Amino acid sequence: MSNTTLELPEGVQVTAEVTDAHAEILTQEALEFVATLQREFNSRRLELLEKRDERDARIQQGEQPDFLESTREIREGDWKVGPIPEDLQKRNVEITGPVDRKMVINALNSGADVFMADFEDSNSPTWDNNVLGQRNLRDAVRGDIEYDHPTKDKVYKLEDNPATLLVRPRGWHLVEKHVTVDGEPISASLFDFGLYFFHNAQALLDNGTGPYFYLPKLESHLEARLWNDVFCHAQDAVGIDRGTIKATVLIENILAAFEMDEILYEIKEHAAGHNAGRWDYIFSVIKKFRNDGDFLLPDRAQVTMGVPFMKAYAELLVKTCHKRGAHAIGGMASFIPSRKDEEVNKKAFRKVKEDKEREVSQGYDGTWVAHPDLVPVARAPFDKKLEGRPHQKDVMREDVTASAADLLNTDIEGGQITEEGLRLNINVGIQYIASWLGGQGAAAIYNLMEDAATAEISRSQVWQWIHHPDARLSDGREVTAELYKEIVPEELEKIEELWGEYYDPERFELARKLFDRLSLEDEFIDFLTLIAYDHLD
Ligand SMILES: CC(=O)SCCNC(=O)CCNC(=O)[C@H](O)C(C)(C)COP(=O)(O)OP(=O)(O)OC[C@H]1O[C@@H](n2cnc3c(N)ncnc32)[C@H](O)[C@@H]1OP(=O)(O)O
Ligand SMILES: O=CC(=O)O
Ligand SMILES: [Mg+2]
Repeated sequence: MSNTTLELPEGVQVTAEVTDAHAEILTQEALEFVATLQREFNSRRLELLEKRDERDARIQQGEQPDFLESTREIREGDWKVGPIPEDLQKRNVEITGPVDRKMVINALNSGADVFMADFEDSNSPTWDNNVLGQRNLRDAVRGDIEYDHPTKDKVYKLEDNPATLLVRPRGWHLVEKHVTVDGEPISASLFDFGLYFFHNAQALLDNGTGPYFYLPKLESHLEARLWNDVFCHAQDAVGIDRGTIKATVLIENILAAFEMDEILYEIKEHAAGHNAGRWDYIFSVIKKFRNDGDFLLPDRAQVTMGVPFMKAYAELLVKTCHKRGAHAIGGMASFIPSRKDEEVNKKAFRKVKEDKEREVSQGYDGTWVAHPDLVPVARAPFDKKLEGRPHQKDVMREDVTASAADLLNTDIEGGQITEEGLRLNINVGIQYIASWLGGQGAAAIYNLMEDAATAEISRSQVWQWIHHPDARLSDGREVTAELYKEIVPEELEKIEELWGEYYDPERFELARKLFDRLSLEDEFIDFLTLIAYDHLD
């Protein structure tokens, strides 16, 4: 370990290796800034996490979520979010991806309106990925980013008119274990947000844009309030106006769906919109109601945006945002094109087109894509409907009357748990965890984009089906731990064949062990990334 190049502020320790490249980001001033955020806000973060646990315990006792009585005035009040900057008006197509240097350049050059640079679902939070990712963003903000491909004889550079940059820090539940403040690991959210903001806020403003963020995995408006206080503190500290930061909140937890108005209200002057984070949303429904037989979901592939609870949530999000003058941004269709297989490509384009057409017709102002080749596919339906307008915030969706019962209606016509679905969850879950342990947080597996959110669905379904006595396969068999243990070696054999020379037995053995814990332990593990992080450098 070499920390020789770092000047550490009082009370701050860095426990990972620090190279000159890391040190460019981990300056004394930057570490001082994030340490101050930690000292100011970490105890509230911990209290909010405790509140999540208390709420979870009540839900396991049978409490059903509902719209809050205490915030009725906010829901019924007539208020709007603050002004939205010019470069966030048109966000019809947003590409997302991890903060890898080549991908950052490709995403900014992709022709999308926005690039969401991701420290969350698609990033494996290794020390290098996090700190060098910050360096990549710092260089990108300054238009001074290049990547010299080691084998392709190609130097990647930024082109004219890059996408507007938004950054997604990690969620409130995570820590960055390599940096401690007064002996405690620093909040990963505050670390990612703080470093990006500290290094780039002024440079972004000088370029005519701003410090823009996506906020993941919020469960309540109180968690949004904490972000708002962090924003106010950060802006005051560097002397820029409050309201300069703009944040889009991912509504990707069933509990947050009951507080969409309240969340916008809490960050009112900083709010740019909400995004329908469908994958974590499905995961949250399985997790929160894991012991309730009414919420036994069928195979993952059958939980589409058309099923009652997903449709209700997607439409309520548009209605809520537009009423408040905020943008409604759609989610990720998981089909990934292939430049090598025309059939795969055609299917991906068709599926993504259908998904984006549905979103446009529901009133969304923009959407996400996972791959540069999908940018024109997603753009076409927006161009067609919007006819030159940047958004459709005039579509008020007053016809939408999503009630608590609608948001919780998980009846899926013809839905079944199948052996194939169980096998696929196990297979994909193990492959994804192995990729993540290898430092890759998003992967195309069987031509679908898999990231932390989709993998959470796979493993939480396996847990739910094993632990719920009513879960039956379509042929009538019970889903048991014994059946799981029979299937795992068979799926691992298939995976070994698929990966061939790239199969790393040690990594896959660890992935399997983690998947076993996630599936078999009686206590439901809150996030797979929490236990897998112990094994990451
Ligand atoms: C639930 C959620 O949170 S969704 C949001 C989080 N998830 C994501 O952001 C996933 C983003 N997507 C990806 O990471 C990738 O598309 C993957 C891993 C799924 C597939 O990537 P690959 O296997 O590299 O795809 P492929 O080989 O077709 O890539 C072709 C080119 O496009 C680039 N590319 C692919 N996806 C992206 C992206 N999202 N951003 C930038 N560039 C990309 C590749 O780097 C490659 O570049 P090159 O030709 O210059 O070498
Ligand atoms: O972050 C997005 C999601 O779908 O989860
Ligand atoms: Mg998510």
